[in-house]
Amino acid sequence: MALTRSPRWFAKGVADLANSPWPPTLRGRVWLASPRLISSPEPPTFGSSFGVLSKRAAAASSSSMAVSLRWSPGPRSLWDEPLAISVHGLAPAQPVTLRASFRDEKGELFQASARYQADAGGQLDLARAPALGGSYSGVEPMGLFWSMKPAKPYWRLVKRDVQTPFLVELEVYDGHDPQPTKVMAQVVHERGFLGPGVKRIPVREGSVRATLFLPPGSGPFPGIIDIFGAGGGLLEYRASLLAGHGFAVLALAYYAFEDLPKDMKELHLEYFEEAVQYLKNHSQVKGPGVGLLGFSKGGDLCLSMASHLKDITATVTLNGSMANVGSVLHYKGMTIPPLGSDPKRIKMTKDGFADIVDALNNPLEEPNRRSLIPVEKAESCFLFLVGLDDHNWKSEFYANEAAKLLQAHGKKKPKIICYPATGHYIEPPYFPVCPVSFHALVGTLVIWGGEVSAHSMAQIDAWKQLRAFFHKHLGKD
Ligand SMILES: CCCCCCCCCCCCCCCC(=O)SCCNC(=O)CCNC(=O)[C@H](O)C(C)(C)COP(=O)(O)OP(=O)(O)OC[C@H]1O[C@@H](n2cnc3c(N)ncnc32)[C@H](O)[C@@H]1OP(=O)(O)O
Repeated sequence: MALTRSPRWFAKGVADLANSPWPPTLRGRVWLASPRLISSPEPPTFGSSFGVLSKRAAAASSSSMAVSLRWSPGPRSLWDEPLAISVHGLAPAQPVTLRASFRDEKGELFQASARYQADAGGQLDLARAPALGGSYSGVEPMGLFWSMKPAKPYWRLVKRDVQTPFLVELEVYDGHDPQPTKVMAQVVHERGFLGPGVKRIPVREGSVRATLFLPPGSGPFPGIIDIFGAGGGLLEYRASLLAGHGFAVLALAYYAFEDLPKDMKELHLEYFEEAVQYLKNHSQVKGPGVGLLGFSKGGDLCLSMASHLKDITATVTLNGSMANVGSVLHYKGMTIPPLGSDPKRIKMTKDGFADIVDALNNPLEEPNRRSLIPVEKAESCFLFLVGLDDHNWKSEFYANEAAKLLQAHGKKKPKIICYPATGHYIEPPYFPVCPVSFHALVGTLVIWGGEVSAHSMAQIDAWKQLRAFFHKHLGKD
């Protein structure tokens, strides 16, 4: 049974942060270095893994031993890369508290902290030492990242400009005091979204509004179209990270962006067909077909593309639907209406958030069947990634029903991977879990589901699975 974290957990989390043990002066702002830097003549280079001492911290840390914080790959890495984090120069068995924090492009703070104890040699390796409490516990080498929470309630991590990194600060405090003050070391690490040599190419071809990401080298590379869900605009971060793994990825906008429709009430598959042809015909994209990656509403758009369009070889959905949802879909004179819903089936949680998981009608019952996506017409192979605690809609049911439809028509059995205690927003690895936020289509705060630790592990596995699936079916670069 999936453990769902009620938003109370989230609300408590926010309260915790409000009473955060971190003195305001140290919250997400102080740049410190190991005492070694105090004596070093040259100022730290920006990209180095050291920062600049604040007066208070200098006083606090000058009395501490030469404690150093190391992580690799340093001083910069990609957001989806695991880090090896260790602390050196502590006293044997010294209790310490580690804290990670950064601010997103809207200036909103994300942070996590955990208590540890150095080993007999005064070392602390997060790959071996268990966290004794805080934002997470146990041996969690990347716990400081995936357990981060926003200081602002109901806020999701969204990387809007993939050309700039997030600057993550990691601090080591002496002791387990709820209000630690003695900073012993600090490093700033660049967590980027554009890998070395990955090219970012805005695409304004015909009516296509997108951004193409090409891996380093001349290719040709297997091509993927990446489509987000309801919300509009153009989110590039999943595409840019995926391009770092050898794929040519087209992040595709489809409404509320430049001269595209302002809303998603009416969508035309011809627009998506144009995007497929653009990518397929690109000189650095390997044919014969392309891959599709769709999240949420982007998932049902990918199924419609695979069902009606040519040259779709491999399709992956992240908590997608197998019925057309949220918009009327047109294609060559055909009109597929959106699946209906009944607001009366929207439940309210104890914390006053909407739970819309039951709001949509059953697509297998009449007259809803007219919204079904005819996946049986697809030539593509499919991977359905499902969060079993998805509260946006019934992702597991949709994946199983789509599988039945495909097999009933003699098509290959799709691969379905279900993740327990995992909610709707399956993002790339190490994205903080968002249990509650504003739903662009429903127009209110909704619960998305997901227990932080399980959901975080699911994000790591889902990322591996979709990359392997695309490499298998689209070929390696
Ligand atoms: C009542 C009748 C019901 C009828 C019965 C219903 C049944 C219903 C059944 C289910 C039907 C589902 C069908 C679609 C299923 C999906 O698709 S679920 C959604 C999946 N979401 C995604 O894929 C992400 C897509 N993109 C986005 O979320 C948006 O583009 C962004 C990135 C949040 C906003 O980007 P933007 O265009 O720059 O917009 P922006 O002006 O910054 O923000 C607009 C609002 O978004 C929110 N927002 C913006 N940034 C953030 C952030 N980082 N964190 C949190 N919120 C943010 C804020 O609320 C903001 O409003 P304000 O506070 O400014 O007033």
